[in-house]
Amino acid sequence: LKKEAAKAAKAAKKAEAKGGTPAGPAISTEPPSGTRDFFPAEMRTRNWLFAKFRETARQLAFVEYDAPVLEAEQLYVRKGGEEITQQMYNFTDKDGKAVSLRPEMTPTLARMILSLGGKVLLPVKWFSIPQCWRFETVQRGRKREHFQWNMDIVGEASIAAEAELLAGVTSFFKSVGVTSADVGIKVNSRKVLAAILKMYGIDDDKFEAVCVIVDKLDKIGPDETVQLLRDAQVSDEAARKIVASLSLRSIGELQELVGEHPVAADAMREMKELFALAEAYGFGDWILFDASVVRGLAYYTGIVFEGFDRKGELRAICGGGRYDKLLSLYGSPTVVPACGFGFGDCVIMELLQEKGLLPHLEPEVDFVVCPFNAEMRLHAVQVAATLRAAGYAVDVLLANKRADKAFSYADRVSGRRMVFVAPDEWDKGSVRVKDLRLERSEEEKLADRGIELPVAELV
Ligand SMILES: OCc1cccc(Br)n1
Repeated sequence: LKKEAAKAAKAAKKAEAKGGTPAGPAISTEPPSGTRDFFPAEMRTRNWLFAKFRETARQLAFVEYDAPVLEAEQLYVRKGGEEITQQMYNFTDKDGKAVSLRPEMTPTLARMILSLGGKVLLPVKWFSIPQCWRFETVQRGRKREHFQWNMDIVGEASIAAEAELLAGVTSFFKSVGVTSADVGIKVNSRKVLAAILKMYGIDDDKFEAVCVIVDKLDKIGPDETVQLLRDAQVSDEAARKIVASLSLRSIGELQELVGEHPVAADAMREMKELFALAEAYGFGDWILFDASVVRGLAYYTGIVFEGFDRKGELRAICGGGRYDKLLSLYGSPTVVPACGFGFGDCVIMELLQEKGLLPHLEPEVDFVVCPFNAEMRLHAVQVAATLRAAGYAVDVLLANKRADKAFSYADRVSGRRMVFVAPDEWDKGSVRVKDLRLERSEEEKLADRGIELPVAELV
């Protein structure tokens, strides 16, 4: 016990000398609540995932854009009562401006398109991978940030646009080894809800609030959903009809329920066309009609869709839909049709982990250059510069190390080959190169003298 106490006292003294406290370092080493650090290993995986997003976007001829993470709070003020706008990471800045970290990217996209006025040739197909934020209570312990791949088509009113987006979603899944046996995409149209509201004479201005309420059905159940609709001044009969419509399992059943109402007929036609296009694209086995999908964003006006894991263990993987009125809401003088999806980085990572589809990624160092001693450092960095100029990834040992220490360093940085720069070889214009990827014991590695190569032949 005495020994332990002396050790603790020594550690406390050492920490205090560094300005820390006996308990630990001077600062918290944790990132802010609800946020993540990406250390090099995690960053390699994130870069791999984003490269897959970008490759899919490239194949579908989408172009990348970006914008500040900070936006005017008014961009997100909507009357639908959505969770996403109620959890804004907003504040008043030192100019007294009401601003917010963006909770989603679509409003920013709409703002950027509007900023171009009539100068932008439509349709545009834009994508981005923004970090998005919400102010979640610490108690709920959920993340406050995530990265969300956004793909949007602005300026196309036909269902061809939604089909392209779904082609993007399914192409991405295939590119990471996820199959239609693992994941499905539920498709519905909010136009059915719009038709029911019209059938019951419910004012259009209740549409967004009704959609946000109906999106809660899975969590709160039919009775509470009916009650919330009643609270939103929807008649009992209409509320029950709405909730009943959500349990329909086929477009045919829907046809019976909403009859030949023109808005509903439009929804049916679009969905049938979408399913036909899906077959033609080759992703028909990925999508299914599901009348209960409405998504939680108030601004969707037509087709909505949601990627889900068929085991039913995870939250929605991605989601999207058509939002034909958003640009008008932001002041566009003309109706600008648009649709898009968001694809978060968290749930997909859980799915890939569970399916064993995450690649093992190591740093890629082509050469580790090791000076034999202090005098050889000048020549070693010359060799490194030559190799780097030829495009290789080259590490140079910063401290002069014995061969065995140099090998363990090269292993740690995943070096492919070691280049020893030593006097005897250098006098002959050569260096000694060892291949580090051969399966050998430590002793064999040390014993292996490698091959002597003229420096000029290295590149
Ligand atoms: O998907 C809703 C959302 C928005 C911002 C940040 C996070 Br984490 N999640």
